[in-house]
Amino acid sequence: MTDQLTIAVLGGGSFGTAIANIIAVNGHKTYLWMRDAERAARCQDIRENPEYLPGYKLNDNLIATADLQAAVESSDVVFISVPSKSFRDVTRKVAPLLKADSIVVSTTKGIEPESFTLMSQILEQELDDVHIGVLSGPNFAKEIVQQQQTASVIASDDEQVIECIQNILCSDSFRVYSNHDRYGVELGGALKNIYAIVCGMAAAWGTGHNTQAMLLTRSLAEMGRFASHMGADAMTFLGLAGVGDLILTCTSDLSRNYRVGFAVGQGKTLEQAVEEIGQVAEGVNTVHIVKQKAEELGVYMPLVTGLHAVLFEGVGVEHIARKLMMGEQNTDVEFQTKN
Ligand SMILES: NC(=O)c1ccc[n+]([C@@H]2O[C@H](COP(=O)([O-])OP(=O)(O)OC[C@H]3O[C@@H](n4cnc5c(N)ncnc54)[C@H](O)[C@@H]3O)[C@@H](O)[C@H]2O)c1
Ligand SMILES: O=P(O)(O)OC[C@H](O)CO
Repeated sequence: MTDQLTIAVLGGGSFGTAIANIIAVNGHKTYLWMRDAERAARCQDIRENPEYLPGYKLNDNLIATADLQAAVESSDVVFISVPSKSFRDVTRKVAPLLKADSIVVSTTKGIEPESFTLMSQILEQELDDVHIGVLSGPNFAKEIVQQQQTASVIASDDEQVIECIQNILCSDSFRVYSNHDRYGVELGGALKNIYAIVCGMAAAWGTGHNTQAMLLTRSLAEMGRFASHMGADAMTFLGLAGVGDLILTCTSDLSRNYRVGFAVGQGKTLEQAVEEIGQVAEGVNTVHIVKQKAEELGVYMPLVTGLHAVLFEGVGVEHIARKLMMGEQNTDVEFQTKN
């Protein structure tokens, strides 16, 4: 085992709690920071996060706190695990508290709308003297705390980050692979949320296996095409943070994005669907942001366009399904490299 380090995980939702607990189980002093002091005190007291992961005991090395300074100032590694909407705000709060040379890792799977900024790019913009990484992969928080065998990816161009994060997270139930394509890994995590909504919607519609296989495969083609245009490595999309996470979230109702799609497919409004979930479903905003970017770049993304039309333009699913099957002229080539 590696030397004992002090780690802070910022964001006391499902994933922050699951990641903090893995590190605590591995023997490191781990702060789990949440903004609500009452909730933090309760988690610390009952050794459980009842709101997000009820029934799972928190390891004794985990300290739930609402004191951001105490959590961050002595930490060697800081994970940020809040929804993308709050990411820049939390990063700014943390900036003056970080130890020089510390490692900061994003686990957030979203995109900031202004100028299409990924979370690790926000870290680059807002922080000095830190080493940056991204953790992403097919990782349901609930299955992590159940110690189901799980794999994830640490992406960084900094070997020190890769080695440290593998050391503090790896166990016999959690394996961490490395990848130097930070942009691709991060983009994969954000894009798959869109297709999870599509697949949830299709499932509510009662689609068969043929349709599901078609949707999954065309989702992968579409996200890979977009990512290549954005400069990501196409190979990344064949890995855990690409097709791995796509399969996970497009086939399971443990995914909040899938559940949003399922609820809308059953006839609920988007607002009702999001409210019912009560946790973040990043794909709802990401579809907006990606549609805009794809139009700007001239990348053909029929599933993104179709989902946007259903969610935000009042177009019926039947109409979109028919349109997708008929295709547009010259779009039935399986591998389109140009657009
Ligand atoms: N849940 C998973 O299985 C999972 C797995 C991998 C990655 N992720 C990603 O991790 C991110 C967080 O997901 P989650 O599942 O933990 O979400 P969640 O909705 O369960 O929890 C988010 C937490 O962030 C807190 N928060 C929101 N705004 C904040 C702010 N301004 N300051 C402090 N805290 C704030 C909320 O109070 C909540 O505790 C998302 O981008 C998600 O896509 C989730
Ligand atoms: O519940 P979702 O849809 O946000 O998915 C959670 C994770 O991203 C799965 O890897």
